[in-house]
Formats: sequence, C-alpha cells, structure tokens
Amino acid sequence: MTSKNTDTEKDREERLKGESSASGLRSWLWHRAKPYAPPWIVTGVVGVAGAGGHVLWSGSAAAGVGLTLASVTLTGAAWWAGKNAGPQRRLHSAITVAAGSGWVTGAALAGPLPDLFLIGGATAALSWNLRQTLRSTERTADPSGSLLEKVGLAKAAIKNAKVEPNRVTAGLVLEPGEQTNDDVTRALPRVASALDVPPTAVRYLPDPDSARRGELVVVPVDMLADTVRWEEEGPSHPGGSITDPLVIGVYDDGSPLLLWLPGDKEAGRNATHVLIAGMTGSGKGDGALNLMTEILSRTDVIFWLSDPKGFQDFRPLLPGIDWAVEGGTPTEVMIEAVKAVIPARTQWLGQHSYRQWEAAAAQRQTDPKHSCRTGGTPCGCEGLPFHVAWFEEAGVSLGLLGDDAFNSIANLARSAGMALVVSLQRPSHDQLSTTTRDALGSRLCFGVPNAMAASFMLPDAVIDAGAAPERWANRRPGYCYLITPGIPEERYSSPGRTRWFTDTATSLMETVAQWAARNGARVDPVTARAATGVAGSAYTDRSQPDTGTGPTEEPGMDDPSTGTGPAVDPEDKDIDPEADLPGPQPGDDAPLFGEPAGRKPSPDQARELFAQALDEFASEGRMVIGPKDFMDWCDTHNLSRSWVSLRLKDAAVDGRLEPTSQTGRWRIVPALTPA
Ligand SMILES: Nc1ncnc2c1ncn2[C@@H]1O[C@H](COP(=O)(O)OP(=O)(O)OP(=O)(O)O)[C@@H](O)[C@H]1O
Repeated sequence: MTSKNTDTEKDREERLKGESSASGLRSWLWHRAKPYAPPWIVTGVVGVAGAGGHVLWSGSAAAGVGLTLASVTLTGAAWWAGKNAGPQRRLHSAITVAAGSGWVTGAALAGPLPDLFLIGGATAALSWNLRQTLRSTERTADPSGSLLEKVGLAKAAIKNAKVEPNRVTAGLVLEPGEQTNDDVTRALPRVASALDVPPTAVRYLPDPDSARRGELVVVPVDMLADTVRWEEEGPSHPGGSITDPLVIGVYDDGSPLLLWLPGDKEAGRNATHVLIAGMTGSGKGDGALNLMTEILSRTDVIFWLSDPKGFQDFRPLLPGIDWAVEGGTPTEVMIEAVKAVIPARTQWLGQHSYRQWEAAAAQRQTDPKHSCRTGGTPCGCEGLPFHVAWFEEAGVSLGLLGDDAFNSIANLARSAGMALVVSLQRPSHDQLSTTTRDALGSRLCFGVPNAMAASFMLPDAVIDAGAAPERWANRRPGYCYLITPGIPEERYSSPGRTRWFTDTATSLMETVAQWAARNGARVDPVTARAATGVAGSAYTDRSQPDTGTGPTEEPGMDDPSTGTGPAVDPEDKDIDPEADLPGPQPGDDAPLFGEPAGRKPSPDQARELFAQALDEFASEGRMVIGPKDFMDWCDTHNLSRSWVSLRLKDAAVDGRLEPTSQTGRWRIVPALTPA
C-alpha cells in the first residue's frame, strides 16, 4: 500500500473520531473541501482581475494590445512549463490559462461578462477538482509507483507490464544519469520484502544495450513448494533419442526444466558437459537420478558411471549402465579408457562425415552421405551411440586426472559425441579450477552453503539478476539453477526443482534400467575396442548385473570385416611379450624403511616375481598401478618400494606399462596380458 493510502486511511480514521456537533460538522466539511479550494480561489482572483481591469483600462486601445499580448504569453508559458507533465495535464493547464487570461482581457476592455465568468470559471475549477480526485484514486490503485518509491527507485518508470499466470514482467526505465541497473540489482531484496515474496522470486534482467533499462520479473507464488515424486511422472520421452530434451524438473512458473547434452547446429546449441554441485542434503543425489533416468530411457546412448559411494543412490539403475565402477583404481582405469575412446570415436565420426555427433550417427550407416567407403556406396557400419561418462563425487576423479588433462579431455570429448557429467559436493577452487569448470559448460547448482560457493557455480550476471542458491542451502532440497546451452539466458536466474526419489520410486527405476538393458543402445565396436585396449579385462569382464542379456562379448570385437581384431595397440605390435624385464640393479634395492627380515630373492627371481605381479593385476582388472599397490607384495618378497618404482619405469620403457596423467601411476598395456 502507498504512503498516500496510509495517510488517507489516517484522515478517515481522524474524521470518524471527530466531534458530531455543528462545529464538528463545519470543521469536517472544511477539512474535506480544503484540498479542492485552490481552483475556486484562482477563479475568484481572475474575476477580481477582470473587474479591476475594466475600471482601469476600459476603452484603452494600448491596454487592449498589452492585455492580449500578456494573455498569449501566459498561455505559451503554461504550455512550456508543462513540458515534463503528461500530455493531458499540459493541455488542461494551457487551456485553463488561455481561457482565464482571455476572459480578463475581454472583461477589462468590454466590461465584465458575468455569465461567461460564472459558467466558464466554475467549469474550469470543477475540471481541476475532478482531475485531483481521479489522481488520488489512480495513486491508490497503482502499487508499482509506491513499490518503486519504497525500494528507493521512485524515479523509475514502469513500461509494458505483462501479466501471465504466476509471472509478472515489467519493463523498468531508470532516471537518466541518476540510476543504473546495478541500483535495481541491489534493491531486489527490498522489492521481495515489499511484496512479501521469497527473495528468489524477484529477478532483474538488465537490457544488455542499456545501463538504465531492464525487466523486473516477479513470480508471486512459489510453485516449487509442493514436492513432486519422480514416479508420478516417470521419464519424459521413454524410447526417444538423447537429442530430445532431458526433462529434470520444473521452473518456478511451472514450465519444464530442460537440458540437452548433444549439440545441434541448426538450433544454435553447442554440445555440453555438466557440472552438478550442491551441499550435503541439497538434493543433488535425487537431481542426479532425474538426469540419469532421463538418459537411460533413451535408445541411442551408452552410460558409464564412476561412484565412490558404492552406488548407494544408483543401484537400481545398474542393469541399464554399460560400465559402472566404484573406488579409486577402477575410476583411474575408467578415466584412461575415456581418454582412449575419444580419438577412436572422433575418427569414426570423421570417417563417416559427421561434423558432430547427431542421432543418425547412432544408427546403422546406410546413407551414402555417411559412408566410410570411397565411391559413395553405403558402408553399413554399425552406428556409434552417444556416450555419457558420469563421475560422482568428482573431486576424486579430477584429482586423479589433473586439471590440464581434464580440460583437454573435456574439450575433445565434445567432438567425440561424448558428455562428461561430474558431481561435486564443494564447488570451490580447491576442488576444481575455473578453467575446468568452464570446460564443463552446463551447471546444475543446488543449494550451497555460502555466496562464495554460489559465485563459483553461477555467472556474475545470473547472480546479479537475483539467483541466490545460498539462501536455500540444504533447507530446500531439489531447488536448483540450471545454466545450459539452448535455454535463453534470461531463464538462468529462475529457480527450478528436480523431482523427488523415495523408496516408492525403486521399482520404476528398476523397470527403466531393465528396459535400457534390453532396448537401449549396446556399446559399439569402436568404443568397446578402444576401452578394452586400455582397460583389458576391467572392461571385458565388467560385471553385467542380471539383465537377461547374457554375455559381455562386445559386438564386432573379433570380426575381421569390421577391421577389428585382438586388442593390440598398433604401436605395441612389435613388442616381444617374452622380452626380459631388467633385473634389480646394484644399489636399487635400498629399502625405504629398513631391510625386512627373511630371504631376499635373487635379481632374476625378483624380476620374474615382478612380471607375475603385473599379470595378476591385469587379470584382476587393476589396470592402473603405482608403487603403493606393491606394499604387501614388497613385504612378502623382501623387496623395497624404491626397487619397485624403478622396475615400473623400466616396464614403461619396455612398453609393458604406459604413463598416466598422474605422476607415479602407470597403466598396464593389456595387449601383453595373458589371455
Ligand atoms: N525434489 C525434492 N523434493 C523433496 N525432497 C527432496 C527432493 N530432492 C531430494 N529430497 C530429499 O532431500 C534429502 C537430501 O537429498 P539428497 O540425498 O539427494 O541430497 P544430496 O545433496 O545428494 O546429499 P549428499 O551429498 O549428502 O548425498 C533426501 O531426504 C531427499 O529425499
């Protein structure tokens, strides 16, 4: 309510409380009439001026010219003075002045014209009284004026207000040279307070072409307050393509919260990875489930998952996941596999004339335009499904990879028809560099503990527009902001909410996973070969939960027609698997923590034991190793870790191992692993 409104009510109250005697009535009448008296007083003054003028200048030609000139000048002055007023007010003033001064001129020269004075004067005074009354009613009915006044933006004008169901959008034009869009951004919490809505319900979207124009958006009713269980709606496009939008919840005005992973040149949308972050209890896990179930319900995508938490939240979905690992070393192996499949997939896309991954790439290649054969005949190659690699609690995986390695993977993966999804509990610089964050692209930000964490996740412009995930912290699970290609930027500051997963969702999750195992994409030969070439049995023997689909044999793995064969890296084909590994060197075996008791093997025996140990690691699928994996082995065989470190380096020189992005960690080359 306006301050004027409050005053009016106060007046009314005082009047009600006033005396009911004759003098009380008189004073009440005078009190009511007082604001409307000035036009009548002016009319009286005009009458006196006309009569007085007649006494002074009756019949004087010079006075006639002077009075006429004065009347024209006064009317012009009234018009000029009203230039900042509204057009109606300006015209009204000018007409009133012209009529009043015209009457004074006529009365002075030709004698008072009482009828004209009485009728004209009363009309003019009444017209101003009317205007006064209407203006006070208008003010009462115009909450925006008082709202802007209350929040310190009194001089701002509201243009083109648009009222939609549960959303009011109003164009704001600020006072030139006095206020800027930043002032509005700072005033947003006060606007929310004045309207008594949550702070996140008010947003300001500055016009990029102006420092003093923008749109104020108010979403009065929080449509997110009611939780929606995921199983009430289920997957949005079951059996659709990964190119269809992934629907992970709703915005606060009720529209769907969408994202796309593959790019689409025609739609002007880039391919993206996703960073999911939020504090404990913010609903990140359920948010992840929304996205995962959407992905798994599509027919042209394969899914890899690394989850250090042992699939606590995701277990029902495992049957639909091509490769799921938990823990440090398996995650290292998966990362090495991701690095290997990127170039293989990019090469396949290039050979089949795809500038970027699209839905047609996932199908058998029957279009001559996408043939890898020369001569333009269809090649009939098996398609390449989209590939999502998901790293839960990614602080661990990113730590394993290192920033630079991760950035280059992220950049290359996009052209390989792959999306990386990483989730983080603490979105901060010590967990993830800004370069890595930017390389990921999309961000799904749940409640965070403080504004610093929010500023790490959300662009400044989105925070300035009113986004504040720290206000939710973990008190509003599922509330989130989504920054992603394909969504208009003005949407970024609108909160959304993902669906809620409870125990009752489990059976539908299992159904989705079983469906994905039966009807979803199977891994393609190119990806499978590249992954096996690095991860060996860690990939080929990956546990296939009970999907009813049987063996883990990969399509086309040994099919000569597809050019595939045993998983031997071309560069390793000349390496003799029987070649001797260098034995211990004098001085190599100085133990780190003192010589263990017991018999020490001879250098030849030690070399043989070391080779056996590598074979055992490989057969267990532990394809990424380092000295720390040999601790028990060292104790058993009375050999030191420094000796092992040197042997690991020798094995790398011999091609038995490959360095990884992490110093001191080596990948076993599976081609040399005994079958
Ligand atoms: N959209 C939602 N509506 C209502 N409750 C929700 C919603 N999403 C999640 N929750 C509930 O909020 C709580 C925290 O959710 P969740 O476990 O997903 O958080 P989290 O961020 O993953 O936490 P942590 O990192 O500790 O696992 C759970 O009890 C969950 O059921």
